Amino acid sequence: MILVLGSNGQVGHELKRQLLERGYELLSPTRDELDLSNLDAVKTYLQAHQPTSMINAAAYTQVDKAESEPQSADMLNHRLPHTLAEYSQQTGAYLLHYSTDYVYAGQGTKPQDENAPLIPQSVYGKTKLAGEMAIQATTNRYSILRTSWVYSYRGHNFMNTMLKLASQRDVLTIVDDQVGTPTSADILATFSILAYEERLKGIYNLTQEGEVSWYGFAKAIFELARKNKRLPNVPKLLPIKTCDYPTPAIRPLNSRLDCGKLLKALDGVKLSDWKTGLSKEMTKQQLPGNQQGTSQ
Ligand SMILES: NC(=O)C1=CN([C@@H]2O[C@H](COP(=O)(O)OP(=O)(O)OC[C@H]3O[C@@H](n4cnc5c(N)ncnc54)[C@H](OP(=O)(O)O)[C@@H]3O)[C@@H](O)[C@H]2O)C=CC1
Ligand SMILES: Cc1cn([C@H]2C[C@H](O)[C@@H](COP(=O)(O)OP(=O)(O)O[C@H]3O[C@@H](C)C(=O)[C@@H](O)[C@H]3O)O2)c(=O)[nH]c1=O
Ligand SMILES: [Mg+2]
Repeated sequence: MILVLGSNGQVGHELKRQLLERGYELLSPTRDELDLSNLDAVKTYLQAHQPTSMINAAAYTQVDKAESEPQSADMLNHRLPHTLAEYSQQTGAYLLHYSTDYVYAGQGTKPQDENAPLIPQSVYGKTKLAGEMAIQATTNRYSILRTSWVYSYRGHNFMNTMLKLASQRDVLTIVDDQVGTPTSADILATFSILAYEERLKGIYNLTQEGEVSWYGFAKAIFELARKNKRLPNVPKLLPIKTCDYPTPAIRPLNSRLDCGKLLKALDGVKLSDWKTGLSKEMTKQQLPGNQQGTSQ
């Protein structure tokens, strides 16, 4: 039995859907059924249900808000995975966990591999790194997938923020000097399941292929929206520098991740370009009944 945590989130939702499609039996408690910030409740749940593996897609992901709520971020991003790792160590259960590009120093312009310097600049990044380290120090039955710029037709993400802002503003200013790789939750879930099925061990970068700035990502979103006649009003976009868009949290300028280690471990698989993921998610956006969300 696999325990999937955070199954109402972007990645968790896709994981749950794809795992069920593949015939897996899951436990996927909702927030009402299990408050993951209550570690005693988590331990009791684990003892009661005895999962043989765990996929943790729950996290505190509001990057700016984390700066003023470090304890809440630490609880979800560090102490929760530590508790899951303890259960793994005690029972031999396998743990698949997610981390982020925001743990890296983010300097230079080259894709960073798993051994690149880890110097998180934000509370979110620091708590995610603390979670990674707690897992590594506690169990050896784990894999951590570091991904980046996750979005989906549903939930809180940059794509949905852009589509929402389009109805409110004629001009959007978007940072053009932070570069990374947008990764759709759908595709991330597919590759995560391959990693899960291989019971990979250790830390792996996992993003789609290619690179773009947030400005370039916004441009691609609105090009598709225009083509799909998705929006009555497509705003004008202006590229700006990070220093002209002050936010509580510092974000890395270089979010490029080298995924060679994962590709080698999953012998023969190929990651698709971020644009492929985007057109797929934008098509889903148009389906009736699909809700939109906004970023923080
Ligand atoms: N989003 C991104 O751009 C990136 C994400 N990641 C990592 O990938 C993983 C998945 O991220 P993503 O799917 O985007 O995250 P989301 O923010 O979409 O989902 C997080 C999930 O955690 C749940 N959760 C948070 N707090 C609690 C709580 N106290 N009790 C119960 N459930 C809780 C949320 O529940 P509810 O729905 O009820 O609020 C939600 O289902 C995370 O580890 C994240 O750090 C890595 C790189 C990029
Ligand atoms: C809305 C908006 C954002 N921006 C900038 C701010 C920021 O630098 C960048 C992205 O903004 P967001 O707040 O959507 O992104 P952010 O929440 O920082 O996204 C991150 O989330 C966490 C969970 C991760 O792990 C990362 O990989 C990454 O995806 O775009 C603009 O320049 N103009 C705008 O109008
Ligand atoms: Mg955000």
